[in-house]
Amino acid sequence: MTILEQTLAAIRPADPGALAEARAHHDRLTKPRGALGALEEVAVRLAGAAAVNPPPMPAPAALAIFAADHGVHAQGVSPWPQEVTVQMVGNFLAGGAVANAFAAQVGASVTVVDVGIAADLVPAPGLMVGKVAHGTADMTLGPAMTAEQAVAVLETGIAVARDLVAQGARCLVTGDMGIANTTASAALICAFTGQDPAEVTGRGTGVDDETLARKIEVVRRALRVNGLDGPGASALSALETLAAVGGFEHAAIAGFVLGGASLRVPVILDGVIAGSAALAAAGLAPDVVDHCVAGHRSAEPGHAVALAHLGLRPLVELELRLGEGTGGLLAHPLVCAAVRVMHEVATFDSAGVTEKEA
Ligand SMILES: Cc1cc2ncn([C@H]3O[C@H](COP(=O)(O)O)[C@@H](O)[C@H]3O)c2cc1C
Ligand SMILES: O=C(O)c1cccnc1
Repeated sequence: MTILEQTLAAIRPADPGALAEARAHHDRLTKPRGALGALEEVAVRLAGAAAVNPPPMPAPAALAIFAADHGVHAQGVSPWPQEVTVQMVGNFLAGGAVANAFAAQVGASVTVVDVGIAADLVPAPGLMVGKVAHGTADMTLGPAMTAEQAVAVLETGIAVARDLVAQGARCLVTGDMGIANTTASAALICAFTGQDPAEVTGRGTGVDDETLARKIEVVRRALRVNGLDGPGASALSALETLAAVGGFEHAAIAGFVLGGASLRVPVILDGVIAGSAALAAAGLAPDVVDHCVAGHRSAEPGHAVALAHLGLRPLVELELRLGEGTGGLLAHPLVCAAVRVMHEVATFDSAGVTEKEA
């Protein structure tokens, strides 16, 4: 079996016994039932994913930022030059990006992985290289990558998840960097959910009306050229869809999520890039979703579409539209708090608190 096949085979759905135990446990804690709102569901979800109640504390967290470039950048879909991808990788390695500040705030490690930046990087501490090409091909002209490239990068994502867990991480957070990657994200979301590009495509880094209109047409064209816009679309496998309109960072994030899930380590998803990559991961192994927490909901309209399709409820809604893992990192303390409750809060019995009358 390949590493990808092994990983897919190892992913289990949420354990029904642990889910039931966690729900019953929550109802015995010294608070009115349901008083912790959506946080109760997070704790129950992590118990199901870990197959034990209470679930292990999801700390420390490790952020992996997967970086790559996009052939579709040539279609004028981002106001930023492609060099910003490699320049921001330098910034991550120097500790100067927002993701570094948020990682420091929550005690997360930061790993940067080049899975297909256009430029070549000099080796540096904290940088892993899993480059399969100097950027994807332009998806408006044909598939963005080959199936072989998609598998190689999925396996890089799996390997990074395995390494970080072997080093002690108990929660994985997805991160991305790749100028033009909100265009590939929109195309993936349309392909996996059947939604129209006009409903899904957003302003990314903040494009003007004219560029947004062009971006929508570019997504439409990419779907048409790759046979993903008609009734035949669903005949394409998740791997083919990912290869046709995804980016290398999407493939890597999909692998990272699958890798975490296969080890029963929870994965906090960041924004629209992570959401679209998670659709691909779920296409490969539907049970992977049971191991994911949606960190936040980004301002990019396609993100809500992706989360609804995955059945995930975002924890934080701050109109962030940055990526890098920033929204996922902000959610980490909430996920920890949800689990800590299961470890530390007394029950009505143990604390001698009278329960409400029936
Ligand atoms: C300085 C800078 C830092 C970033 N950090 C994340 N992104 C985010 O913006 C890009 C996607 O937006 P679009 O599709 O509009 O190009 C990605 O690189 C994403 O990670 C950044 C973008 C910029 C410019
Ligand atoms: O949702 C995101 O992660 C996002 C949105 C806009 C630009 N970059 C990333």
